[in-house]
Amino acid sequence: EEVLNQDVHLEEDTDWPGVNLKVGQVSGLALDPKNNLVIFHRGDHVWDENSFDRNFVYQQRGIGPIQESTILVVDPNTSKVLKSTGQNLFFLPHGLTIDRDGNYWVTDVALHQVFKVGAEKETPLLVLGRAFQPGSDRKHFCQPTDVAVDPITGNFFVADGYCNSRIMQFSPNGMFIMQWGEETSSNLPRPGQFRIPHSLTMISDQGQLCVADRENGRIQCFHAKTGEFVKQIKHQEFGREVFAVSYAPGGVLYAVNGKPYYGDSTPVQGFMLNFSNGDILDTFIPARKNFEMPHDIAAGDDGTVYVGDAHANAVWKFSPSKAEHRSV
Ligand SMILES: O=C(N[C@@H](O)C(=O)O)c1ccccc1
Repeated sequence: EEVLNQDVHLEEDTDWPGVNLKVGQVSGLALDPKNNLVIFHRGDHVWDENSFDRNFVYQQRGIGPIQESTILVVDPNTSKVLKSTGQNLFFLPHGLTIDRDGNYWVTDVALHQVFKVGAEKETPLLVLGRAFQPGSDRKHFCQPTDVAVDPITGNFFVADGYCNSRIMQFSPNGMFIMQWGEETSSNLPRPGQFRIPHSLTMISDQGQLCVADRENGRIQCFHAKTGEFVKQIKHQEFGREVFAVSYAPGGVLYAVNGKPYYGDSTPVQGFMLNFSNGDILDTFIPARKNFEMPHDIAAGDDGTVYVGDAHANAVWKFSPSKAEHRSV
């Protein structure tokens, strides 16, 4: 069991120019095997009240896919854009996950599809779901939000989604294996019930998968293989919504929350959580600009954490501060 560095404090790296990158709504962030930051954003498309009809069918199909690059590979220190791809493929980008082979796994809530895209190739290696067709069987998703890839088995999980309440498990080549989850039936959410499973993260050293159960304002963790509920993490400081989670080996689970209930003063902030007992180790907010809708979080092995915001259209970098400690 790793010894947790209990007095780590995260501060925005205000030398990082990436906070001024010209991007649209930032929906997904991930780190690639070379520790570059990869940003998945919506260019000139936005998700607003007019984007979908009441059957979750995307209404702006006519404007075509986003023409600019939606996937940017960014230098973690200089924030220079090293590579930009993903043109003319997506309508409303959402989740981004990078597996240990460097493949990008993305979801598009307008297409209701999940894509595996090789870092070097343009044409997707795998496409799941039926373009523009929401559904809840094994071949359809409804606004799928995120993917997580089990590094041991290569199986992958899909958080499905805004208009379904399930986690689906597939084999490496996209064959359906099993699913779990149901919609929340009362205002006392039970284990395995979801109200927008919004973000996934593998706790690979424990064989667990954790889910940001967004509108239930909690994190639920499950045995990845069986979907069996293990635990939930919930704090008053989370407020109403938990948008995203990210785990980096070392025992710390990172999360970002959402806007509080009207009139509630709970700040929008990032959290460092002790994964094993759920305690809040630290909270953090940007020094430059403000969190508006922090939408994804990506934690690196070196303690660096990135947060992408789908309303501020910004990406912040946070680093463990070298706050001098009394050495007793
Ligand atoms: O949640 C929403 N959006 C974000 O999650 C996102 O942009 O991914 C949303 C909800 C209602 C209307 C419009 C947008």
